[in-house]
Amino acid sequence: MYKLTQWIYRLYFHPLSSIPGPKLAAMTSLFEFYHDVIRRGKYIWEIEKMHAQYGPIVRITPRQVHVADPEFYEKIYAGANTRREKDPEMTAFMACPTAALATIDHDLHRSRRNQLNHFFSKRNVGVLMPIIYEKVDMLCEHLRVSAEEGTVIKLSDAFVALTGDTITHYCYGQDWGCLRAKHFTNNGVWDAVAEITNTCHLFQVFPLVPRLLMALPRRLVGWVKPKLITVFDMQDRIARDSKACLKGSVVGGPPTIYHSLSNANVPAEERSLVRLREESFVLLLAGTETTAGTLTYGMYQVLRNKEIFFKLRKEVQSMALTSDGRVPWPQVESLPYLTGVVNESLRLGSLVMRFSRVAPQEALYCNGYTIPPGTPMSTSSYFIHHNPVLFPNPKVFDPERWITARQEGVNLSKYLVAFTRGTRACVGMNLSYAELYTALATIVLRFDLELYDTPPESMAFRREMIVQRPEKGLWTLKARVTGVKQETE
Ligand code: HEM
Repeated sequence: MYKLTQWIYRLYFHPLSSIPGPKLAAMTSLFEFYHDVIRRGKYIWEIEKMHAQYGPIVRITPRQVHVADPEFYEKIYAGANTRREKDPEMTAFMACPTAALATIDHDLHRSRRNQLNHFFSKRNVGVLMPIIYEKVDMLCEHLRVSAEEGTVIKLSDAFVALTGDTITHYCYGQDWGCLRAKHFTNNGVWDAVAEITNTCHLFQVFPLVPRLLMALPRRLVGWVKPKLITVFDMQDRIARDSKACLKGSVVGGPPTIYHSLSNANVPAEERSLVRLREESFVLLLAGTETTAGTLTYGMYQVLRNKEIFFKLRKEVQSMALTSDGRVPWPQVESLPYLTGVVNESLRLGSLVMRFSRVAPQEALYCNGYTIPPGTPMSTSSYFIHHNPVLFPNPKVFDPERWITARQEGVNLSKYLVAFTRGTRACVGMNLSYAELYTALATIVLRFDLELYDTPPESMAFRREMIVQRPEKGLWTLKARVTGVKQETE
């Protein structure tokens, strides 16, 4: 009886009842549960069908709306002077409530975000650029050895090792050794990140599960979910370093994220072990599979289309290298074709989760409908990046479209929303761009590669697990290194 009353209320009397969408989605969140949890990451395709049937705004659960209107995007993901909060139901699964990413309240987020901004500013990326160069060189060494030994290299793993080692070195003062391992097998970072993205939909529905798992004895967790042990080990390690930093001991050589989070300007109540541990852990997760996935996708496209590969190499060759043979940063970011490749990689190969925002006091108006204050609203980047009006032939990886747009005075970058927009947009954007530009440019400059045993299905987008996933497993990119270029060539 209670359920029936609830369904009737949700369908006919709820503040969202006028917003179009399937009745089942309005009545119960089991609809989303079925497609995202049972069918594993398939709700995005149902949402796509809803937009085709009902228009740019749809009610996707009893309490959430999804909008596929590029012009409305910046109203949801609004800038500095507009209050935007997170939806507690979408952030609880991370079990890191004190991290900026999971902070609900607008003002508290602002204060936490301020503690991160400097560390990830373009200027600081410049200061820490030697770390990125060093990691890219280590990756290149794997490619050189692979050429010498005639072996196949799994680039998808190599890129996780690259971004994992970069973010750990950048944030914690020392890397975690993924690139030093022969097959990147020391990749606990990767296991942990993949485990978290794999369980994101389940934990979104049952946010208590990750907390309970954390409270259980390790042996029991190892029995239920062995890969979570890696996550916990990683958290322990971060906790140890956080503790040391709070006590004033030096962690590693260069300034670390712990220093940023515990310096005297940070409000005293925020200088806690819990906060340091949670923020640092989120940074590790947010900084690994994200950029690695985009690199994997971009490199896949560059290798499957030789014309793109050679155009890119020619352009990179046209620039003067640094005295130690590296691509100069930030100058490399001004190469137009490389920028096209990076932008297309972000457009088609990055996060597709519905990152929701809540306007706590403001009603929004979209396509004749009112979105009441307090409603979780979202737009998955997929719906902007595949909009055929903005990006004709949206599925085609076409770096030239960015050059043409620029020549025609069209600001296409406005619609590149891989990092979202506004106050909650990605704080690691500058670091990510530096990694993407440097790695792609260096690899095409130094090596001839060809795809190996990488059918399109292994790099397809079939499931949304925060990132894009193929039907089975993870994106897998393999290649053979067929030539190593000499510096003088
Ligand atoms: C291609 C690479 C990346 C993509 C596509 C990406 C995308 C995103 C997106 C969409 C958000 C908004 C999430 C939300 O609204 O809930 C975000 C937030 C965030 N990202 Fe990234 N990211 C990338 C790389 C990185 C890197 C390298 C770092 C490392 C520092 C990072 C750290 C963060 C953090 C800490 C937040 C939370 C910011 C806040 O809430 O204020 N990301 N990212």
